[in-house]
Amino acid sequence: MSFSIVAAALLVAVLLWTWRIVKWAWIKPKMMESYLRRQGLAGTPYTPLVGDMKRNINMLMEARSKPMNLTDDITPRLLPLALKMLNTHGKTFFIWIGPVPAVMITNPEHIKQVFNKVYDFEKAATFPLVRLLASGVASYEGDKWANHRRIINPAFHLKKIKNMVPAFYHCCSEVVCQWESLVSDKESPCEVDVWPWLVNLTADVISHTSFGSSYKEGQRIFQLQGELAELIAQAFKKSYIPGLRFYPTKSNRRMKAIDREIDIILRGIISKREKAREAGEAANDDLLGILLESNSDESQRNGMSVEEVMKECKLFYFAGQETTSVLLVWTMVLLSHNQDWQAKAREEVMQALGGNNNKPEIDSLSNLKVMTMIFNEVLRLYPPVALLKRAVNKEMKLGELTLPPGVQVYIPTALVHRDRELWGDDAAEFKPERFREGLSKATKNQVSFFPFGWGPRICIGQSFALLEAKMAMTLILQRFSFELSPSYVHAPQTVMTTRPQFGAHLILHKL
Ligand code: HEM
Repeated sequence: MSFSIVAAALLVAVLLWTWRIVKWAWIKPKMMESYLRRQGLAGTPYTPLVGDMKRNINMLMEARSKPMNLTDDITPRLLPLALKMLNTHGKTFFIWIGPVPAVMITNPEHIKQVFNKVYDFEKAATFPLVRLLASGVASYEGDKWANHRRIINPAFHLKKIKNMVPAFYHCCSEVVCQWESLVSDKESPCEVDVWPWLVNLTADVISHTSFGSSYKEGQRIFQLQGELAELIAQAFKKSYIPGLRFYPTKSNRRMKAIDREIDIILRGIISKREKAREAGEAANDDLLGILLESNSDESQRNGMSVEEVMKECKLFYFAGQETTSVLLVWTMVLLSHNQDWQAKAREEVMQALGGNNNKPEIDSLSNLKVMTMIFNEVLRLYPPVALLKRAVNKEMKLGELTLPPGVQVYIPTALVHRDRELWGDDAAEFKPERFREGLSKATKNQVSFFPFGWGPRICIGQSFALLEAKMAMTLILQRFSFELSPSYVHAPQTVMTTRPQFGAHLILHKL
């Protein structure tokens, strides 16, 4: 009697699980597919469980195996499947991320709606392991997001960032001085792969500006996060194997160990700060200090816990380091290829600073108009974040379309930034002059340029990144001219950000 009850219960449990899996992997995707197709939307046919993931990865691998010229379109190397679908089916279509349909939108009006309605179009779940690197305010929703954003905002106010300019100068001039020692004299130019230098420069800036005098511990965090990012990128290539991240593989165990070590370091830095604060010492003017100060102004209920502060610190590295180094590296590559713009940028720097060794101050950096135009054009052609994602959790209208819950919305920044209908026939060309009269003129007031996102969730560190990049480029242009080395291989690829696959080998000439 009791045996048959257990057997029956087991059978029910097995049937229930089977039903759930069939519903998740087949019935729901097929229902969403027919819902989207009934509205006239084109998309790839659904392949159970894997969707287009394997196909997309194969296309990426194939694109990466071919060399390219500097003037070629980079989007086949960044978003090959999306580009193919765009060319075949027009501006709106869908592809499959496993069993989830991703509706790709490129119409500026639709993009604006999605960016603006932050409570309706929520952040899409990323590859789960990425949470180890980036959670915090970038991943929260609703009131929790609003609360964290409000507490963190003061750390990125321009008046606070101004106090970080000396740290920017210190880290940037260290790199430039080391380059000077490599290029021994004016007659002997030197080939340098600037990419690893720029990666270290931006990591150094985040370490100094986040943790002030504890920057050495900050540098260790950066090293560990770099290793973690590599392991996650490798795991992503096998992400079509369900549940792989739960197996105790060597790489999974290493990722856990790194995560633990980062937590120990951060907890140590924060507890030191808390003790100093309790002892009545003045608050530090670095990002962590301002964050803790702003957090202490909150009531017990609204403030962040130590764990939450730790997540925000990890996020500063993830969100702010590599993004800025890729902005710098593509700026150096494009200015090597466009010597006329390099000369214009240098002329502006020399005029603003009046001499080779003068130290850039905040006001002179803020007034660099040509450099701002160049950065905008680099961010348009080489957006550090090539694709933004949102989730639809309840039925939503988007223009003529009705999106069912369960779909995701993908905004392919890299494709929109090169759309000829929005930017003209010269969309693929490097022409900083298109930004001469500012962003709204260049975009004709459309949401067609969003390297930092757009709307309420726009990048919190935008001014920080641009000021840091201006400091770095100013010091570089003051001391060097640069060109592409014959060994330079142009190969942008997306590994979290749009980075150079084989580095950036340039020839530096001392001025
Ligand atoms: C060139 C440099 C940078 C680029 C291109 C960039 C790009 C972006 C983009 C596209 C988003 C929006 C993501 C989305 O809507 O899904 C974003 C958000 C964010 N960025 Fe940046 N970023 C840069 C530098 C920084 C820096 C230096 C920091 C901090 C130190 C930072 C911190 C953040 C944070 C915390 C968010 C989340 C904001 C929120 O969800 O409310 N970023 N960034």
